[in-house]
Amino acid sequence: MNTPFTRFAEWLAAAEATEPNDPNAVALATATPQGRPSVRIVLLKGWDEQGFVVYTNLTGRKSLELKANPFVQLNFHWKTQRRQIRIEGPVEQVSDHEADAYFATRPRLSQAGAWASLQSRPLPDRATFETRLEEVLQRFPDEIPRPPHWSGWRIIPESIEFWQDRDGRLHDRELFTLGTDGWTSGLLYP
Ligand SMILES: Cc1cc2nc3c(=O)[nH]c(=O)nc-3n(C[C@H](O)[C@H](O)[C@H](O)COP(=O)(O)O)c2cc1C
Ligand code: PXP
Repeated sequence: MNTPFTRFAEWLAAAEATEPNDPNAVALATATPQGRPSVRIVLLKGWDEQGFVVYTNLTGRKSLELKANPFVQLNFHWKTQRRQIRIEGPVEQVSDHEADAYFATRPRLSQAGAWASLQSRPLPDRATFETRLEEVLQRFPDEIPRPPHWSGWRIIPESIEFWQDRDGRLHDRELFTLGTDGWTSGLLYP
């Protein structure tokens, strides 16, 4: 069957072998219901044919936009590979069980940060954040549970485009689209 997932696995593995940092870094574009876009880098923490999972605060800007307009585009760009992948589709929140399992793997400081950070909101000064962090560390001397405001979003792919640099800007582009009969693909002009 012609699906984009084998290619995605190959390209991510190639990037893991050559990128100096964060080969799983991906730009996540969201938009308000009025169509005003915003984009930021996040880390891909899991993927399969059901979707691509990223974790974040559920009360920050990106999550508020996703709650109002649950559609995104992801964009991986691997400079060492001269490749780009764009993934488009709706999102859903991951289950509490899945989020708990991922949160439990994070270092203690990152776990505490998830409680202490009011992501995307104004911070008067760094000391305020550090005081909040200290309070969290004292409140949870042992295990730190996942905050209710921190979880994952699963991007459910409806289209995936693979872009490979070629001489003279005569690049290769292949767009996979999910239809009622499964995935089909075609080329795009560069
Ligand atoms: C390499 C890199 C990886 C990042 N990964 C994440 C991530 O996985 N989750 C996250 O919430 N923020 C991550 N950030 C921070 C985001 O880019 C962003 O600043 C933050 O999520 C707030 O975005 P928002 O205000 O649009 O919600 C990362 C930043 C960089 C540069
Ligand atoms: N949340 C924030 C604020 C981040 O900056 C990052 C990665 O930079 C992440 C979550 C996801 O990565 P990790 O779970 O490895 O901290």
